[in-house]
Amino acid sequence: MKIKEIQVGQISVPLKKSFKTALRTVDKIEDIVVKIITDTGHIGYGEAAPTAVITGDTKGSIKCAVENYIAPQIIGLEIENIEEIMNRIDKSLIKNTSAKAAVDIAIYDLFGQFHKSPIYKLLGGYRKEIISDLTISVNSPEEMAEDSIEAVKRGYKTLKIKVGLDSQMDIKRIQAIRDAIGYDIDLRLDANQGWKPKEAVVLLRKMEDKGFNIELVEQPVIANDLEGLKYVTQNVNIPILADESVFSPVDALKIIQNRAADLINIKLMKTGGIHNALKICSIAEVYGVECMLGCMLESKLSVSAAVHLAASKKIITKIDLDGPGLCKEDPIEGGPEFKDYKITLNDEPGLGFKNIGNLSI
Ligand SMILES: C[C@H](N)C(=O)N[C@@H](CCC(=O)O)C(=O)O
Ligand SMILES: [Mg+2]
Repeated sequence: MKIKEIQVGQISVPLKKSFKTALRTVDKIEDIVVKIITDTGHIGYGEAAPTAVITGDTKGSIKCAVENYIAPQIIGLEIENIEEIMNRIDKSLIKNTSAKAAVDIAIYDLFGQFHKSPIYKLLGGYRKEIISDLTISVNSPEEMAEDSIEAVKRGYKTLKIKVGLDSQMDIKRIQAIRDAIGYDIDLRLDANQGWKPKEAVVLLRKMEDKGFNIELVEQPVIANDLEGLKYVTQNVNIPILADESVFSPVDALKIIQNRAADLINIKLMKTGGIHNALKICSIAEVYGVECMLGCMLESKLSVSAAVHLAASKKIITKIDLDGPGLCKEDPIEGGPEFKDYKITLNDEPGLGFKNIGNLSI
């Protein structure tokens, strides 16, 4: 099974409501889709999210990276030699992790089809069902409380609350949410780099004193400030999870060895796909550091690849794969079944897609 052709297209999926973080506001998913066709007529699909404020990747840069840098390096290679393909993807250009992720995902889809096996079983096959949280966008405390009630009605047991725009309001936001939904639901916070280190410590200690019972806090400070991240980690009891500070396996190793965070958020769009995410899992296993498997604003296409990885590894204990749960519609036929919080894998080979609707190439 040889790589014959690589096509680049686009998918557009409307969201249920605007997605708002400390970094950006988005109304719909507009991602790049990679379609790889083999000489045997098999097709593999991948997706890249242009999250410029986090990865630096835009639709234009992703398309250019895939067409002009990655594709020429891998056309003609055998799918079964996945090691050579992934080496060439990594060496084709630096950074551009979302473009690399889209190609990596499509290659894994084909690798599974080649071996007639779902990907999660090839990677370890640890579980068949995973439970995701749902993200609540940063808005007024009243609106966030209403959105949280709605999410609980949909069955979510864990909510990921976006904060980081204004620390005084953040206390009010969490108070309003706890008043609205009580204490049976787990709350994790994501500040998306919005606080200063000292501000984060003061705020999180207040939240501890108020008994808000926060499961973890994601990326409290700016991505490059590892000293600041470590300061927060060492001065609060709530576990701190590194997100934007960790792209590569080298980043993960540095954070873990410096004890700059308690947990690592792995996202395919930051690692450049499954092959590098696996290296982070191995590093984390060595040090006993649990990981979250997260996503950017992505459709079910690339989130399905993350689902396969999350299902395969024991060290992944926290799931933030809510891209499809935030969407108004799902144009992807086949693949894992997303029923709000519950995601169930099946035994279809590769990623198991039947059709990608709404795809323009
Ligand atoms: C969608 C997911 N729950 C999430 O919050 N992901 C990112 C932000 C994604 C984006 O801006 O597209 C995160 O910071 O964890
Ligand atoms: Mg985050």
